[in-house]
Amino acid sequence: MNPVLIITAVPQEAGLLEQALACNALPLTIGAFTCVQGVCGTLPVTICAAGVGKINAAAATAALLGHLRPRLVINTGCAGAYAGIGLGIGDLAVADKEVLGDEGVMTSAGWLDLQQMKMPCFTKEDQQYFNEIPLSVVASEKAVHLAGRSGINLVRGTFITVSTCSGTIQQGEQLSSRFGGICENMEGGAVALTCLRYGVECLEVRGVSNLVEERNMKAWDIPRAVEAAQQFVLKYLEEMTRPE
Ligand SMILES: O=C(O)c1cccc(C(=O)CC[C@H]2O[C@@H](n3cnc4c(=O)[nH]cnc43)[C@H](O)[C@@H]2O)c1
Repeated sequence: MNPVLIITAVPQEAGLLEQALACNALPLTIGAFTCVQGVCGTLPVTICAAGVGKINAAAATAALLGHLRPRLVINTGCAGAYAGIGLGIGDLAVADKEVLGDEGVMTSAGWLDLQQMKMPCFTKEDQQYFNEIPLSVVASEKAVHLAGRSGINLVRGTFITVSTCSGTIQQGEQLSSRFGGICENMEGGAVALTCLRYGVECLEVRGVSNLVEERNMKAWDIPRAVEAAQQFVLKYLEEMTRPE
């Protein structure tokens, strides 16, 4: 049976998931990436903490997809929520699409995106993709229903992937209004685009570690965010093994 592949940025975002595989987990090296492989219930699962940022995320996703042929990729970790979305620290967000928030050109007349530059980042069967990368509708809808049944505050919407994180209210407002984003992160667009290239379903669920506001790391709660996200991913995996 093809595994579910879980990709995080840092090991802290994968610790609980790895514990859940603990009694049958084995290390596995694929290319330059170290993973943990095991079974969750009856479901084969491979977990990889690939490193921070979209370069690590894309490299790991490509290497692992080529080798494992997973049935589903789950990208999880933490995220910064934009103000006024209804997301607080410890809440969850699931992506219906990812936006490559930095890919474009800054001109004296303002910022232009890849479409305005006539520069798709990927073309498949005559369909051109610019800054917006779709994720699995079926998987994100399942996540919404599961959260609803479990009394978990989860918001579905557009995620923005950045290389320069927003450390001011002004930058956060600019990005969220430009793209209609609910939260930002540093890897999701890369994982989603690589999955799209390989034709593999992709789900992205993140816990909110911080609100995007004037930079104040004291207000962050990364442990709470990554615990919430991993507990939810475990529930999701359990749900996948249930007969329809
Ligand atoms: O030092 C800072 O100001 C700073 C700003 C944003 C993120 C960090 C991190 O240490 C976490 C990076 C890590 O977590 C994801 N993440 C969490 N919150 C955000 C955010 O507000 N903007 C972008 N990414 C965020 C991200 O996916 C990374 O994996 C430090």
